[in-house]
Amino acid sequence: MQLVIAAVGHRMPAWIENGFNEYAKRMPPECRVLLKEIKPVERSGSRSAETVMAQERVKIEASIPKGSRIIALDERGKDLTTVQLSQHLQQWQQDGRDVTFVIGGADGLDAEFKKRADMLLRISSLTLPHGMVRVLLAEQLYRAWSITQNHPYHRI
Ligand SMILES: C[S@@+](CC[C@H](N)C(=O)[O-])C[C@H]1O[C@@H](n2cnc3c(N)ncnc32)[C@H](O)[C@@H]1O
Repeated sequence: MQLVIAAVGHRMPAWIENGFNEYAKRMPPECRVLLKEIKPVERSGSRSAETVMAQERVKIEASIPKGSRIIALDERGKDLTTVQLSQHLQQWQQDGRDVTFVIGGADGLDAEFKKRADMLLRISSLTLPHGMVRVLLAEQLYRAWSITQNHPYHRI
């Protein structure tokens, strides 16, 4: 199983890249986190946010491995504790399908795409900048994995 993070947004500041890499590199080979950055669609006065999100959706879908489970990151999504996330991670490892976490761009994710996702996941009730979401998600995936291994990174 591979964990993919498909994130709208590229050319992130160094502190975002360093933060993401810090956690991604800690993941073991059997549970790698692969980042796929998606170039945002250019915003212009004549394009509505819905049009932009629909165009970004096409790019997002092209980046998702075939057969992958899709988890859309959204502030209106489901709250999971880290222990619950670790239980999901264990189930995902058992069923072997890839899991793709999708982070939207400045306008968010296309509504139809969110309906089609296997889960909408909230990291916080606050609206977070998309770059920060990938760092927090990578840390939480590492923490969830460390729980499955009884690794001392996570203290209860
Ligand atoms: C700047 S936010 C977009 C905000 C947009 N107004 C919306 O309603 O989704 C960019 C992306 O970051 C992710 N995101 C932001 N805050 C989040 C949160 N609290 N939980 C989960 N994902 C979040 C989502 O994937 C979102 O599409």
